[in-house]
Amino acid sequence: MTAPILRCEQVSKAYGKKQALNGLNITVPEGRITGILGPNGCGKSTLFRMLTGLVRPDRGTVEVLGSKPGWETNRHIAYLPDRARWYPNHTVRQAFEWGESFLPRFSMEQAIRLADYMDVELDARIGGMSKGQEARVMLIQCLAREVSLIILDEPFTGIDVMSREAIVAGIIDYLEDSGQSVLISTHDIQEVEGLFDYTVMMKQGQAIWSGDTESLRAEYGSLRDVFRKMYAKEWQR
Ligand SMILES: Nc1ncnc2c1ncn2[C@@H]1O[C@H](COP(=O)(O)OP(=O)(O)OP(=O)(O)O)[C@@H](O)[C@H]1O
Repeated sequence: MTAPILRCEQVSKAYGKKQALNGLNITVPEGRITGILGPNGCGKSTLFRMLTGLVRPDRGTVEVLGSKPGWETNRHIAYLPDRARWYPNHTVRQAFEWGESFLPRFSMEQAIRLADYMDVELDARIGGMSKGQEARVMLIQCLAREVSLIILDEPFTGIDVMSREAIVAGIIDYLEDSGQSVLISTHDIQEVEGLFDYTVMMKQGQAIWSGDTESLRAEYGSLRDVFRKMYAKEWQR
């Protein structure tokens, strides 16, 4: 395995009585597109907040890019939180200009290229966009950064199935030779099956499987089947 981009050892975090992470152990190698998969409430966002220094573990060790998460590691990370919003009066172009002025290693050239690929109008006003269009702008803002690690928390929410497929193909194309590592959380693997080359399956604050997606498929079948088997109870809700 190459140097890990992320390492968690016996990590626990509770919010009051709610145990969000419960002895989480994971190691994720660098240079991969990794899916952090699991049902609502299994601790995906808490893990991502921990990697960006927004919450601290109660117990255990967390390392991102080989160090304890903090302001220094954050300079090398692009993060799309699960509830981010834009300033509604900005156009897409203005949002990118803001990104260029404010976010380390933001490439306007890449942002414009991605917008073209994802059918996003540069002069469209964000306040008037559908949820799915706005989700694309958020995604581009992260992908246009030439950083070591991109963390995307549920980036496809609100984007319809056909657009998702095109976007996923675009992400794979775009990231293929970049050497960047990407962590993407989702509870809905159906339309993004082909995206991940490394997979972590989470349940109730723990990792129940992690490894190459190919090995997972060889062991269990398609990711959809794996999901059904591993989360039989949650699937029926
Ligand atoms: N700030 C908070 N205060 C109290 N409880 C919280 C807080 N943040 C998360 N939780 C709880 O911790 C558990 C894990 O939440 P988390 O958001 O990490 O899960 P998730 O897997 O990202 O879920 P989802 O897919 O719904 O976003 C949930 O039960 C949630 O209700």
